Amino acid sequence: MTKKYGQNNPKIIDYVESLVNDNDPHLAQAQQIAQHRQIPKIQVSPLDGRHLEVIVRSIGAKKCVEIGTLAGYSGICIARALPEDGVLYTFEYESTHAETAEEVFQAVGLSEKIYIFIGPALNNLSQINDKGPFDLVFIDADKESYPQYLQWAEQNLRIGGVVLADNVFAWDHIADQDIDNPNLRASVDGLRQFNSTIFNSKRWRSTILPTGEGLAMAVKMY
Ligand SMILES: C[S@@+](CC[C@H](N)C(=O)[O-])C[C@H]1O[C@@H](n2cnc3c(N)ncnc32)[C@H](O)[C@@H]1O
Repeated sequence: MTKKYGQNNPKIIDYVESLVNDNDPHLAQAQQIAQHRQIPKIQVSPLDGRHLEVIVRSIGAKKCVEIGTLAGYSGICIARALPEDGVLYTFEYESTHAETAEEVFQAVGLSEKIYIFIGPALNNLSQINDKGPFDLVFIDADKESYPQYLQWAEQNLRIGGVVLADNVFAWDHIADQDIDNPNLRASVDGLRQFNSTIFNSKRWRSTILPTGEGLAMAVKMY
């Protein structure tokens, strides 16, 4: 699936991609491994990967959490931004995805700072409660659980810590009134609840970076 950008001019998209993709052997290697293992191409776009990396670097994050590993593309973007003693805990439902991510992290030399948990994230997140508080949580898994992932983040982030969440525009359906497909409806409901909480709760100060997918960014205030 081709990821879109908030910017719709194809010439500008090509231009930005050429800037961002230039000279990135690790991300290229990750994609080769994922393709070989027939993993669906639903990773973040190269530009969103760069957003993750720059945000992690800019807040000086040392302990990060990712929900939705897939084959490790976004995990590389986060983990490469961590200091030597930094850690990424990443959660993935599908064992084939997690095994591929393991191979990818080994191949690019990041496996020592990344811990993968396999199974439904809601069952596994409590395993790392005692490793917190965390600096950043990136949410990119099942959309109907975004409100519960946010609750976990609220309890386990440090003050000033950041939640990032991808796809908060619900593939352009976030503002639709009538949604017949029940799966899509559940995803949109989850995303609306998530968006509403980060904008209406005093515990969060939030924005949505208007990428094609919508990348929410919320800072924990207290
Ligand atoms: C969009 S992909 C993640 C892409 C990844 N963040 C990247 O950019 O490289 C979503 C992933 O979430 C996983 N997932 C779905 N439901 C999950 C759950 N309940 N717990 C953990 N992972 C889940 C899927 O198997 C899939 O690999």
